[in-house]
Amino acid sequence: MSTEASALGATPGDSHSSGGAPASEGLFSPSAAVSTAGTSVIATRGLTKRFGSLVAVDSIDLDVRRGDIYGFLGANGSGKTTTVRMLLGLVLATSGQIELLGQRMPKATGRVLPKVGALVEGPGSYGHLSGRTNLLLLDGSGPGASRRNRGARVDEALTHVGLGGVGRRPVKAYSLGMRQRLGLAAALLRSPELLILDEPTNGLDPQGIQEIRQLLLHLHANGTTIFLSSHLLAEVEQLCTRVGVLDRGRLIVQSQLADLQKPTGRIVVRTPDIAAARSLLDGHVEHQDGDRLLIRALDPAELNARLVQRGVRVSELGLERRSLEQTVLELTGPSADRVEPS
Ligand SMILES: Nc1ncnc2c1ncn2[C@@H]1O[C@H](COP(=O)(O)OP(=O)(O)OP(=O)(O)O)[C@@H](O)[C@H]1O
Repeated sequence: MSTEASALGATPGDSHSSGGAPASEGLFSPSAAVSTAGTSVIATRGLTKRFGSLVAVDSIDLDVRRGDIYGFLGANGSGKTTTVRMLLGLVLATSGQIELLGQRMPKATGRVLPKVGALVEGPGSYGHLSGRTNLLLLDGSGPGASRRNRGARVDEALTHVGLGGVGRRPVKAYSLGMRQRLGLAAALLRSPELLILDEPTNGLDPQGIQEIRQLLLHLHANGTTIFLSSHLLAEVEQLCTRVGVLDRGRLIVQSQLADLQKPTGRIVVRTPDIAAARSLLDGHVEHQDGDRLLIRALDPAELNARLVQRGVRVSELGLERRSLEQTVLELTGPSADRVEPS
């Protein structure tokens, strides 16, 4: 990270807050500030956006590192798109700081954005022109794009997203999924170091979602850092290495996905001999659901031995892990765009 970046005071660890306080509270202090030289790709500090009295994004501290596939999760109306738009300089922050690829934004927009591919809500295009012509025009309109290999890069990007054979068909005749793919192709045009994608699988069918997932994994394997917003927990769980969760404008979790999925310390046992198991494990059974018991305060090997010695049949025994969905649902409130009758 540059000197500018150090001024932002990158936080050393991840945060996981359930009390509604900003996720970074207590972590960011001069003594806690560390240099994350060379690793920070997106860093924000106290990033806030107000629309009148509405605080759409509330003092968030994002930390996205080189090599991440970062899933930016949140219910409808939680502030994901507004954050993405601020990162890209499409809307000005009310307060706070942003760094992209180690450079302060929006000051460095001209230097940074040529290295960033972006797809934000419904990509714009000329409907009467083909996808290829749209991409040729788009590439020609930005700085840093080489004219020499423009046609080849456009064809490659179209092939990458599964539109290689679409030919001269005008964009107005594209399905929603095809438009989404075209938007992704536009984001890929300049082999970006960083891809920022807002709901990239919106409008795609399950097969299309799977194809885009494979494409993103391929790009990641070739060195692209990916930041994607989504309200689809399963999508993020399958794809991402790191997760941030936004709830009504506040970043309530930011963590490696693997840390969120760590074992809880409890053991799940399934057995057809439920009554015998219960009496044998008296005092350790925390919960029963049919033939499934949740056991605490026992070592799994010892538990298994105890059951087997007494002839209790075990059909499953394993460490309990929380799914991302469980974690997120526990920590977040209802969608911010719900309107209840008064
Ligand atoms: N230009 C604007 N003027 C006023 N309010 C806005 C504006 N843009 C967004 N908002 C409000 O800010 C809040 C956050 O919206 P945003 O679109 O960022 O959420 P989101 O998480 O992307 O939601 P979704 O998943 O539905 O797209 C919402 O309450 C929205 O109504």
